Amino acid sequence: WLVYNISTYGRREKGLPPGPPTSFLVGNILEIPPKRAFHKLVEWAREYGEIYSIKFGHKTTVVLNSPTAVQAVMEKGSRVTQDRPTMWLFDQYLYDHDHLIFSSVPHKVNQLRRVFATFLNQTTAQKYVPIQEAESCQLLYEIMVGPDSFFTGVKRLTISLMFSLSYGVRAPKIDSPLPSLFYEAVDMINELLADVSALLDFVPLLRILPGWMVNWRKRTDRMNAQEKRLTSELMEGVFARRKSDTSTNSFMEQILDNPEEFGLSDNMMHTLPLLILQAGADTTACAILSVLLLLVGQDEVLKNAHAELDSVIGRDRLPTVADMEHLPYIGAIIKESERLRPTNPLGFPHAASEDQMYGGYLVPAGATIMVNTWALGHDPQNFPDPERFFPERWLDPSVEHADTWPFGVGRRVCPGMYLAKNSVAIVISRLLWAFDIKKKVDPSAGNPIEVDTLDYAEGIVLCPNKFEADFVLRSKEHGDTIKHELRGAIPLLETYEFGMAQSDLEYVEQMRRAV
Ligand code: HEM
Repeated sequence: WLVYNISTYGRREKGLPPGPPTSFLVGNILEIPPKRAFHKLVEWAREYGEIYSIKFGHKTTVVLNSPTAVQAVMEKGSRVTQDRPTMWLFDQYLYDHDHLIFSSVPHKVNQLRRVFATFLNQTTAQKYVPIQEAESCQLLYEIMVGPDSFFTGVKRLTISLMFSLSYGVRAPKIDSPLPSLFYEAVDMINELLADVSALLDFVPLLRILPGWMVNWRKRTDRMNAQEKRLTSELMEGVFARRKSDTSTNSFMEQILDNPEEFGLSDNMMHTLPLLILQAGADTTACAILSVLLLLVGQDEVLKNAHAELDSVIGRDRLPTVADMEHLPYIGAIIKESERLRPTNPLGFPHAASEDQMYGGYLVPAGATIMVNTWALGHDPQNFPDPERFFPERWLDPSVEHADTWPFGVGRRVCPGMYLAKNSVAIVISRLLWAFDIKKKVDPSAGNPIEVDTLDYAEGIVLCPNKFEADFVLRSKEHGDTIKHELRGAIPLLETYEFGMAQSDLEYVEQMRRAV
């Protein structure tokens, strides 16, 4: 029995969906490149079809590559596919099952999802539109006076928004102390995810080896200390604000006001807002930056977008969320980017808690399940000429496009999606309204600098590396409107400027004097 078990370790069991040939012990591990793993998973989708399986040692991963398979396994089968696969380092060691994105403990998942549903459902998300719009005015102004700031400006906006909603304090500069702490922690998480987390799941022995033999514990503890410093500094701001009798009704204030209603433990008081920052800031920034990357030098698309904005909005006001239903072309640009460059190309892994059959194949209890969002969006059957950035494809009412689930699917679908969609719509419609997005010209050679629309950083989310683009203000009237709207946004922005660092205060004062 033992010999049989050892000799079949890493081999695909009977009944599983087909997939690439496996090797003894390791299964398919050696074929998955350490970087851009999803490209390999897309290649296999083309070879093995709508469902295939791969082996990581004795563990099974099932990959879903067609809308029908996703609907059947993840939507109809959502009750038994809502768990997450074990990620011991993050789920247990670091967060004690209190971090929603990693947890599979039913009562904790339900409790935390209820909190998200309270703060971020479709209706409550509308309450945050004014601060989203106000923050976008700062972004427009910054790009107008310094076009090269667009990349960091977008990142600043999204972290500022998450700080404001969760803790009631904004971040007017990306390099101030709190955003810097946050981004350092994100880098540390990405590093742990890249080279430690999966290894500890695959070789559990490493979890108990002493610190002088393995360095994962030291690195993880350093990251944990960084996160604790971030959330405790932000919480100090919340406590100070409560003493001062001012309020923005931030999530943390609401939780402190109604402790019984939310029933969060001390650890959840740390992990919940941390998760909002982690899941909400960079994802949204990267989604926005992907749209911009795809737009650079797309003269025809930009011309159509400008024509729509000119006729619906004019020059003397900025587009709003409420305008989006009258801006179908702008909506199509965003959808086309979600299809071509999904922020999570393989979604976030789920795990099966019971056996399920699909198409005659077994999706066994314990298997990891991945929704191959990238493959879905690049399937030539559903999206002819799939590599082409072609917003018009979404505007033909006779074509019903298959879903690609950029916000996930089933019971763990992204609870921040309404907020995120509003942020993307506000920022993209306003940047398009204000600027022409051209290729930058190399000052020495005089040639336009081409952008590589596949130049992305490795990390939890797919985020473009810094790229060159020229944001050219469309007219003086557009500039006057930006200044006017920023002046109008100041009172709202000021309510989130409680207890800010001196350098932040000086920055906002200088900007306000200029407008
Ligand atoms: C464009 C921006 C965003 C994208 C593309 C995105 C995408 C996703 C995806 C694909 C998942 C995994 C869903 C699944 O497992 O099926 C997810 C989960 C999650 N997202 Fe988002 N997200 C975005 C913004 C946000 C924002 C703004 C927040 C909160 C403020 C947020 C909070 C979460 C949370 C808490 C989860 C975990 C849910 C769970 O495990 O039950 N996301 N998101």
